[in-house]
Amino acid sequence: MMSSRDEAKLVSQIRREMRELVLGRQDPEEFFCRSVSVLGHQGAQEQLLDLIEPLVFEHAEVHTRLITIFLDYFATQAHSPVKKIEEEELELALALSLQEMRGSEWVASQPPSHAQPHDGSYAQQAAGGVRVSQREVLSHGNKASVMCDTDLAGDGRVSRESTKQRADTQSGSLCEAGPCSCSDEGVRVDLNSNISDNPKSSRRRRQRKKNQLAMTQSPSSPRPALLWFRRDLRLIDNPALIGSLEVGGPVIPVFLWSPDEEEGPGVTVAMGGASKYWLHHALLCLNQSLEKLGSHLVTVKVERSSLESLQSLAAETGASTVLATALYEPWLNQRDELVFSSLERQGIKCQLYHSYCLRHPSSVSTEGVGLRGIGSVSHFMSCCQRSPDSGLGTPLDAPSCLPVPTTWPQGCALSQLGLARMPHRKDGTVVDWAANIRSSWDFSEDGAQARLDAFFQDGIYRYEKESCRADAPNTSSLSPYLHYGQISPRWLLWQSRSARCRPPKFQRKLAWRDLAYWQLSLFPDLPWESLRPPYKALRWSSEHTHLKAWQRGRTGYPLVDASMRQLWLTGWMNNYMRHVVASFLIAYLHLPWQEGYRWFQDTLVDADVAIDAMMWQNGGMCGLDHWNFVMHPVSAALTCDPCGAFVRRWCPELADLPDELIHKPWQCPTSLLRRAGVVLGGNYPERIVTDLEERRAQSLQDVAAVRKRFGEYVDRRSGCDLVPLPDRLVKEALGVGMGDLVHSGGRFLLPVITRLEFKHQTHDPDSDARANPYSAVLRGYVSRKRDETVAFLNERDFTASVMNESAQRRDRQERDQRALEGLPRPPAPRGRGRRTPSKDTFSTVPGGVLVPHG
Ligand SMILES: Cc1cc2nc3c(=O)[nH]c(=O)nc-3n(C[C@H](O)[C@H](O)[C@H](O)COP(=O)(O)OP(=O)(O)OC[C@H]3O[C@@H](n4cnc5c(N)ncnc54)[C@H](O)[C@@H]3O)c2cc1C
Repeated sequence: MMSSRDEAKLVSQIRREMRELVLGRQDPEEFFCRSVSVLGHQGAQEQLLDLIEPLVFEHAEVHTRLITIFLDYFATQAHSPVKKIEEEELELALALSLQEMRGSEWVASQPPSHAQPHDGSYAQQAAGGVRVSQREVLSHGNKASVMCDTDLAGDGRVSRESTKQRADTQSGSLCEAGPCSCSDEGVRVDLNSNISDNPKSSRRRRQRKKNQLAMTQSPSSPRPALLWFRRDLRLIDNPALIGSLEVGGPVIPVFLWSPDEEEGPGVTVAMGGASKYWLHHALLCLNQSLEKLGSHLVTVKVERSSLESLQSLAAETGASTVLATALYEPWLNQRDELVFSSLERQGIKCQLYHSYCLRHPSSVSTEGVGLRGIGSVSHFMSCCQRSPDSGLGTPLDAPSCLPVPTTWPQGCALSQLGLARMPHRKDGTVVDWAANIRSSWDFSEDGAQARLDAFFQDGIYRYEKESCRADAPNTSSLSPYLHYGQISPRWLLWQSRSARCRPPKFQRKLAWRDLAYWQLSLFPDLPWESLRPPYKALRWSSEHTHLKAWQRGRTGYPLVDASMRQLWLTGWMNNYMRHVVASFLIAYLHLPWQEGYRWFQDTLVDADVAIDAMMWQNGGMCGLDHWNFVMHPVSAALTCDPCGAFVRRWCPELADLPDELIHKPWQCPTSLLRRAGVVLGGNYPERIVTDLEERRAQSLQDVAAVRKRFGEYVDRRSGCDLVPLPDRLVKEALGVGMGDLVHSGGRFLLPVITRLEFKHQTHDPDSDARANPYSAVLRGYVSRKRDETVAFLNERDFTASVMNESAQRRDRQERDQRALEGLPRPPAPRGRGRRTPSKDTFSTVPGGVLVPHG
């Protein structure tokens, strides 16, 4: 019997040989022969696979070659490990067949998987979590899946033991402490630890060896597929993921980080700090989910281009297919076209799936609907209804496992992508700016589902009427998950359709999301260039201190400050509050909308170029559908934070002010301020601007001035702004090829929705802006359901608006009475009190009228 010392000597001799092999001074056959002669026949059978294991990561090809030689050589030997493994597999297959027969009752008793029609395909069954028959798996010629798809527990789930073993097996050192022990380094594979001779890991190594043998690719076995994750970081309802299973070979999930490509050609700030931080954690969570399927995520920092990275990944792994979910930012679209066409030319099959939006932006056409009201969500929904259905389909379940490759590409540590960077202070300590973001969110796919469940149990019942509330979680807060594809819009739509309460407003929000991507596909400059040409020349303030105060939540207006602080600390803000702070920046501080857009992109965890740009353009008065309202920073509080709870949370220095004054501390008597511990200009800022009315009037006049100066962009008939139309819309509108006209320099301008007060001001430039009967300043939604406090506040502070309301009610009653009696309508009221004229000469937007423009 050989002493352990002698054994160690032999092993180190093999390692020396291995070095020669790696340096290319020996070929695999030679190395194998030497190994057999050094270790002996039996020794080589027992130990060689373990010894060559470190090659698997850095020298994958050599490793594969050695395994093939090993198999060829030993497969013919009686009692060989290969034979043993085959026997074990056979046993397993029999056991499964038995279990399947017994379990057929179980399968039948399960509710039918809503995910897929049963067409017998492996991938779909795996996706549906339905037990996969041994025959089907074997018929795909992929032994790996035998190991993978074993539902040992017989309850539709993969047993914990087998999952753990698989995770351990495929993740190298990463999972020495178990599959879910991922740290930030989680997605990296550590080569060195595989060389460890720790006897405790021998069981794991044996398992690994078994799997490797089972998965070794014979020349006829399918080659791996690269599953390129981008913004579809989920397992549930992920068509690309299911598509990768249908390829039939091993699947290698990869994520490529290429900030330059994300950024595109203009100032998009596509990935700000908070959003990148979210991405970091979303990737971490995705990796953990993949580990539970026995796989893991390979992260790659792109050096030159995604194309090159994919090419080298394909070369390294032998992958013959690349699959991904389509992205719709025009620059990413172009990048993908280039990547996929180049890969296809090299013989790599590429499959692109649609699941990021409900509607593919290019599938939505204005044909049959026209251009009237373009930019509004109702116009968009009409287009969607008319356009040929892109086939939403049913959501797909998550697969229960993923076939893994023999060798994994190296990739890099997630932390090396630099997505969650924290600056250091001079003393070396870390500035953990994301601590609050971390404690506010669960970044995982499960976290998204938990939010959705919570919303369906509670907030959804108040969504239709109270989604504006800042002090209550009445909305879903799913935006960051939707952005990174941790929940699919289709899944969300299906779930909301089957919920007990189904507010149409919520489903419409998903149409808003699609609308944003449609607009961005039509106007790629959306994130930086005003769509309405005259507004590019608007006079904006360059008051940097105002911008800083707005960003930091120190404007002196509690509602604005609370919202901006919530944004900074948690990376999120309710939709209504986004309107409030955007109105404040634009209408009262006169700062350019691009500043707001960029700050949002940097601080929102759901920062989304398409949505953010569309909303800021609309708020900045230059989008296709500019807001017909301006939020007043104090009045808006009546609707969204009537008792001041929201302000108290984010501006704790104001917490002791009474409800009726918390939104306007400057009106507090000094004694009250003192009692509440508030020092204006001390622990809470003075207002940075006080003359809100004048500033609004000035903003209106500035708009009138540019509309006058660039009169060619104002439709004389309707007073609407005119927007140059992109070629695609011109073609759709006229229904013919317009190539000649467009190329000869002719342009087409379309009248778009225009705020009534702008039309009035342009119509009557000398009038007092404050007397404009179409004043867009919103004094809170006073007709909404209000509690006692709001009613009380309204009476005290908004007597005028309440009086106006009563007058309107009286008018309505009188009108109804006259209608009943068959009398003509009463004359429309005149003067300042009239906020919503019954008939206005400006409100018609001539539809589909194209104005040729030389
Ligand atoms: C100035 C401004 C900037 C904005 N920037 C972004 C942004 O960068 N990213 C972003 O996701 N949303 C943005 N929005 C839209 C909206 O405020 C957020 O989507 C919403 O607040 C997210 O909260 P929620 O998930 O609870 O929404 P819910 O009300 O529960 O809506 C469900 C989903 O519908 C979509 N949605 C809701 N409102 C809109 C909308 N107006 N336009 C397009 N999609 C919508 C979102 O994906 C949202 O998650 C912005 C709004 C404004 C006014």
